[in-house]
Parts: sequence; C-alpha cells; structure tokens
Amino acid sequence: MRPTVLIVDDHEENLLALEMLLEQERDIEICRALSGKEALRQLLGQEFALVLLDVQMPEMDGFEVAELMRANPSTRLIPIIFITAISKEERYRFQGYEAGAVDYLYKPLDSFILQSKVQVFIQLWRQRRDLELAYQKLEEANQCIINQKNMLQKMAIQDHLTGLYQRRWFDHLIKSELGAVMRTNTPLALAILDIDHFKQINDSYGHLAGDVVLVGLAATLKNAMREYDTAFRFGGEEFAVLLRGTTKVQAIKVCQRLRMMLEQEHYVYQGQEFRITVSIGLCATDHLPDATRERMIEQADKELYRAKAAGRNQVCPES
Ligand SMILES: Nc1nc2c(ncn2[C@@H]2O[C@H](COP(=O)(O)OP(=O)(O)OP(=O)(O)O)[C@@H](O)[C@H]2O)c(=O)[nH]1
Repeated sequence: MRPTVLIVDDHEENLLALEMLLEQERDIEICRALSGKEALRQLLGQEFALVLLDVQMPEMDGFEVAELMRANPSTRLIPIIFITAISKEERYRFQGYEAGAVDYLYKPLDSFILQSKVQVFIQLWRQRRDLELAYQKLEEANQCIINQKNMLQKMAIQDHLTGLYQRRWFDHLIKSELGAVMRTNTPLALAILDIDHFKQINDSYGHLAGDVVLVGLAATLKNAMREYDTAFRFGGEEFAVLLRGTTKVQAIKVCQRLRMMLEQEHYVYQGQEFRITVSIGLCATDHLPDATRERMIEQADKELYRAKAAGRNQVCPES
C-alpha cells in the first residue's frame, strides 16, 4: 500500500505548484482538496500519511481544520505540516502547534526542504504501519495459541464420544465440591449409573449401535439435570452425576425419575429400534459422615452392585 498525502489549499494554482514539487516522490499518492470542509470529508473517508495544510482559507482556515482533526480519533494522529505565507511571527507558529501542527513551511516553498520533510513523515508512516502489521500478526498468533490451549483443555476433560466430562474432571470437581460441603454444610449426592446388559447390545447390533445408546443416554442426562448438577462418563457404559445441595432422600427421587425416563427412551440404529435400562447406586453426604472422594465412590459403587444383584433397572441408595 502506497502512502497518501493530502494537499489542501483554496487556490488551484497553489495546489498545482505543490503537485509539481512533489512530482519526484514516485512512491506516494497525492490527493487534493480546495477547502477545509473538502479536506475533512476526504480525511474521514480514507487513510492519509500526511496533510500539507494551507493556513489562510475562506470559511474554515487551516487551524480550524487541524483542531477538528485532533478532536476525531480516526484523524488525530495524522501529521500536519502548515504551509503559510503569512507573518513568521512566533504567535502564529504557536497557534499552529497548539492546533496540532508538527511543522511549518513558508511560501515560496523550497522544493528541497519540502521533499525532505515529506520523506521524513512518509518514513515514519511506513514504520508505524510495519509495527501495526507486526502487532496484528502477534495478536493472531496469540489468539491461535489461546484457541489451541482451550481445545487441549477441553480434550483433556471432555469425553469425545458423548461430550460429557471425563473421570479426570470428576476427580478434580468432587474435591472442591466436598470442600464446599464442609464450608457451607450443604449436602452433596453422587449417583453412579450403569447400563444393564450393555454387552448384549454391542453383541446383537454392533459396537456402533452401542455408541448410539451412549450418546443418546448422555443427551438425556444433560437435559434432565439441573443447571448446577454435573454429569460425567466414568468409562465404558458407566456414568456419574454429582447433585449439588441434594440430600439422600431427594437424590433417590431424582434418580428414580431419571431411571424411568431412560427406560422410556428409544434408540435407533440402521432402522433397528431398541431400549435399555439402567441400574443406579447412590450416596449422599448427609448419610456419610466425613465423606471423601474415595468413600463416596466406594459407597455408590457398592449400591450399584446391589441394584444389579437385585435384578437391575433399579436405584439402590446406601442403607
Ligand atoms: N459401543 C461401545 N461399547 C462400549 C464402550 N465402552 C465399553 N463398552 C462395552 O460395554 C460393555 C460392558 O459390558 P459388561 O461390563 O459385561 O456389562 P453389561 O453387559 O452392561 O452387564 P451388566 O453391567 O452386568 O448389566 C462391553 O461390551 C464393552 O465393550 C464404548 O465406548 N462403546
């Protein structure tokens, strides 16, 4: 992209003279404006590297144009060189610097001085642009790293088949949940669900049919649970649910409802329709003093075994 210089003067012949002086600068584009208003309109419409601004113009003089440029964030940083034929008295110079000028040139213009000053600002513009591009690339690379990190974190805690959290996340979460139980004296329940005779589904309909069941069951779990409960795939055909603020009595009701819901569910694979049942073992901290992660898992597992032994398709709370 070539840098663009805006030249502003209310006299056509002055603009022509400036253009001729800048003719040698082959690597810049030149835009022209015959009034302050026209200059502002162009400045808001495209990017400029430098403005060569006549001071004395009717309606809006160069100082006013500069002040309006400084007030607008999109034009605030564009350097301005005032070109003036008026008195070289200091007070005019100060007025220009206060309005945002970075330099002054006096008519009649010296071509060598004009060209070298323009070159300095063009070089500054290029350096700033290179810096901006480098910063943009850095930002993109940074975002890429953040995205990859998020993806890795997700992969580490999420089961790829069902989208539920993995056992690894359960181990982490139950520790902090038990901490909250101690601090706030609110109960926490753990339910472990196991699909009954799941092997038969794999054996009869194939492993992919089994996967359809696992995905469907996970979706039902997610839909059935409250926002602050969390479901996990423990491994294979075993799932766990952590029920916050839930007592043993309440957890039994929740699990009975869940068990009945899953019993009604139909799964379809390659036109074949089938159903499943689940056995659930559960425990809750209000009936398990000094509960630890290990004790809760052990207890819920024991109850799950009891549910299986008692004929499956049932909920067994600890007695
Ligand atoms: N399709 C599929 N099957 C799985 C997956 N993980 C584990 N399994 C299967 O789950 C079945 C578990 O079988 P078992 O442990 O004998 O238990 P079960 O048949 O459910 O019987 P009970 O638990 O005693 O009611 C095995 O056939 C495993 O291959 C999986 O990701 N996809």
